[in-house]
Amino acid sequence: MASILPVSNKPMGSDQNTYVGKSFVHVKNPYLDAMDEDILYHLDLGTKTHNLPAMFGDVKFVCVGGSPNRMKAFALFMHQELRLPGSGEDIEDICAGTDRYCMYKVGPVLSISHGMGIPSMSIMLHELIKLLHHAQCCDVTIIRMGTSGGIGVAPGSVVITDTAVDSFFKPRFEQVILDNIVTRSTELDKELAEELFNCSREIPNFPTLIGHTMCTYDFYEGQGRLDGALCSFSREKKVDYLKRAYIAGVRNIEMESTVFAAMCRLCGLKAAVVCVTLLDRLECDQINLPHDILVEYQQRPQLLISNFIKQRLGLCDQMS
Ligand SMILES: O=P(O)(O)O[C@H]1O[C@H](CO)[C@@H](O)[C@H]1O
Ligand SMILES: O=c1cc[nH]c(=O)[nH]1
Repeated sequence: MASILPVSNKPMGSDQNTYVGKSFVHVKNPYLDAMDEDILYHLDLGTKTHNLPAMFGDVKFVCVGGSPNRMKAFALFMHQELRLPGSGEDIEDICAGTDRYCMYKVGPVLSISHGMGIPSMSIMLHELIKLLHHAQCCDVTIIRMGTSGGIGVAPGSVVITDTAVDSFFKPRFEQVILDNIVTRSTELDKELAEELFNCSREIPNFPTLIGHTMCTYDFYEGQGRLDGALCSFSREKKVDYLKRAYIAGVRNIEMESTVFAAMCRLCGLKAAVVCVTLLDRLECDQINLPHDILVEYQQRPQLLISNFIKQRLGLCDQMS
């Protein structure tokens, strides 16, 4: 049954989304209950065509990231790290019927791609959150693992987001609903961020920090780049903007964290954002890392999140 709850900006309190100590995923849409069938169109799944509780009921960790290849690589890595039977090479894309997103399940871990930008993330999250709800999943932790541009931090650093902010350095996500702007909070789970940070300290040579992450609507003009097809501001204006972002606590820039934080918060999901920085935007705009370094940097959030999951599952001691 979908819960009928008033739309509000408040996170789900423990009294609202727990049942005998379990924290369920909430949808906040009174119309869902009346629907005979729910088709999750972009995931190629549905409540009548698939037994969602049987397929996904045991999911405890959901990891999301922009690129389909990265999310497949993460699923294969988790298969190996959790020492599941078989090589994992035959792992199937659950969303193979659509080329919008990919999804892999490895034990209690779901690995899903979300594409680039807020609209793509938002569509995936609407359907994922309904999926977790229909599957009656409980106590789910969701983590975005991404790449980003750093501000005043060395390339290769891993930034764990405490708060996602918009281009005005404000902790908010503005969703246009009909012809209204609805402002939602983008605060993330502080305890989860701390837990991830503590985990990172156990990995040798692993530069990690906690800071604000700025989420923009564009990679070029929206992030103050001088190398897009359009540029209407000076180098000085760019540097001044990025320095003001740094002073406001921003340590990296990407393109999905505000909607991710806002939607997860409203639906009672504990969420974190972990992004590696590919460059220092105070130094340059172009990403010119050699391919092997780029691959290694992208593996850093995966390593941290894998260690975190193993620790949560009580598997660290047996496996190290
Ligand atoms: O590496 P991912 O997860 O795609 O994230 C970042 O990279 C993309 C831009 O290159 C944007 O989606 C941004 O948020
Ligand atoms: O500069 C960057 C790098 C990766 N992703 C972004 O959104 N910006």
